[in-house]
Amino acid sequence: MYVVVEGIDTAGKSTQLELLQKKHQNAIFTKEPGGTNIGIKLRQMALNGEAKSKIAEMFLFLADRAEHIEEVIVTNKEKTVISDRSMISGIAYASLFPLEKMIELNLLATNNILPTHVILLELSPQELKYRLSQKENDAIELRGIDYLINIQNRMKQTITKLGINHIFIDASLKIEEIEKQIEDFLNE
Ligand SMILES: Nc1ncnc2c1ncn2[C@@H]1O[C@H](COP(=O)(O)OP(=O)(O)OP(=O)(O)O)[C@@H](O)[C@H]1O
Ligand SMILES: Cc1cn([C@H]2C[C@H](O)[C@@H](COP(=O)(O)O)O2)c(=O)[nH]c1=O
Repeated sequence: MYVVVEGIDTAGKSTQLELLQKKHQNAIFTKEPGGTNIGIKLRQMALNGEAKSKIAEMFLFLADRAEHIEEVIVTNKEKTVISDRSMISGIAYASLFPLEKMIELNLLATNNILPTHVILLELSPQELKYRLSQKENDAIELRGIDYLINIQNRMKQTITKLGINHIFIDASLKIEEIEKQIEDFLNE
């Protein structure tokens, strides 16, 4: 089982992953970007805003993903792997590029491996605005509400287009209610 928890910045992924970690102690927990040794370096390069070229930035995320699939997902294919983000983020955040092109490039990076379960935590613009106001914003978060809501829409489009088994959960529900919906989905 290859489970991914998805959502735009502040959707509540880390909160739910912490709860999942307590309940699924035999699972492998991982993340993108930065789930491998090379990935840690690529994450830093991708997120520090140093790249002038958006194409270069997008390829850093793709390199991270290719290594992550090979080192973590393929190696543990008999186990339950639960990942903070995946190719869904990769396709959605690269919003300067057409969706179809990003799907093609990401399938190349993952060797056509798709998650078996996608959990998308979905934020309303109002809740996103509130959550961003409660923290110091990084370079991506500073792109603003409209940018991030567009990314969320691309995430939903991507999941539907790829026909992946998924659940969309209202991220403003109580933490315990989201936790229950996730558990029910994984036990289906
Ligand atoms: N269901 C919820 N209701 C209200 N607040 C929540 C809920 N889940 C998480 N939060 C709060 O929202 C903020 C962001 O949560 P969290 O760090 O889990 O999100 P994230 O998706 O991992 O964010 P990022 O991608 O930016 O790291 C935190 O302050 C957290 O306490
Ligand atoms: C996988 C991936 C991520 N991003 C963005 C999304 C976030 O703003 C950061 C990652 O930070 P987090 O602490 O892990 O949430 O990077 C992206 O732009 N492209 C991607 O492929």
